[in-house]
Amino acid sequence: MIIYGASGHAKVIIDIIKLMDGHSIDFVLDDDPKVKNLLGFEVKHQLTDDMKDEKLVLAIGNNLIRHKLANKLQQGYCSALIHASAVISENVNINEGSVVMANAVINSSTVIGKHCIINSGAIVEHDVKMEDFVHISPGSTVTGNVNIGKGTQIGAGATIIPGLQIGKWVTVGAGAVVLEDIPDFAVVVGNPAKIIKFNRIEDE
Ligand SMILES: CC(=O)SCCNC(=O)CCNC(=O)[C@H](O)C(C)(C)COP(=O)(O)OP(=O)(O)OC[C@H]1O[C@@H](n2cnc3c(N)ncnc32)[C@H](O)[C@@H]1OP(=O)(O)O
Repeated sequence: MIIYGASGHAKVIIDIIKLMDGHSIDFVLDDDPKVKNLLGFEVKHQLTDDMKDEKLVLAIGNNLIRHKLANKLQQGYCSALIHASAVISENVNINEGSVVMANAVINSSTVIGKHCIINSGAIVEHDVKMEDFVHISPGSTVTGNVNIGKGTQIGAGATIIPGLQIGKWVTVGAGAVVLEDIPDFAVVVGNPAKIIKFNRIEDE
């Protein structure tokens, strides 16, 4: 497997893979030629033809950059990477390229899109539908029957109450408490969460 991105997020993904049976890391790939090594793994700087059959994980925390890379690269992606301590219902569907960090909980009948991040200690309750490139940050809680659009980030420690519709490319600030539906591109903060501005996403 190739880890794309020599970031802090990549370090956490390496730790997950080390605990998974039947998975091994070939090398890390990064644009920065100055970076040669990450946690003992060689860092290469280009994808070449002989690597085209290797599965890849996009180890980049920024949702928009992860999205742009996934559109650009002609590579196969690995199935979901899940930390050994995560608690996940057997009725959950987690799509390719997504990662689930330590102590996350994902409950029954939830669907997680492609290239999503369910970060450390996050709780995603039952019947949540999450589109691609979403990031649920550490310690946040998405309660039951919430829908979350593509590219949205739920900030660290935020809470979304049940049944809400959270649009695409939304940013929910750290610690926010979301009590009503959020439109596409909105940035919301506080308790109760209020819109402070809108994200500008040109080529989504
Ligand atoms: C493993 C990992 O590390 S995963 C990383 C997880 N990351 C996060 O959880 C980060 C979430 N990001 C935030 O909370 C950010 O503060 C954002 C995205 C909401 C806003 O960031 P910016 O666009 O840079 O806004 P900025 O810092 O200029 O703040 C704008 C206003 O909102 C306020 N504000 C910003 N964030 C918050 C927040 N989380 N809660 C309450 N108020 C906030 C600021 O105080 C400021 O108020 P003012 O205009 O009265 O001075």
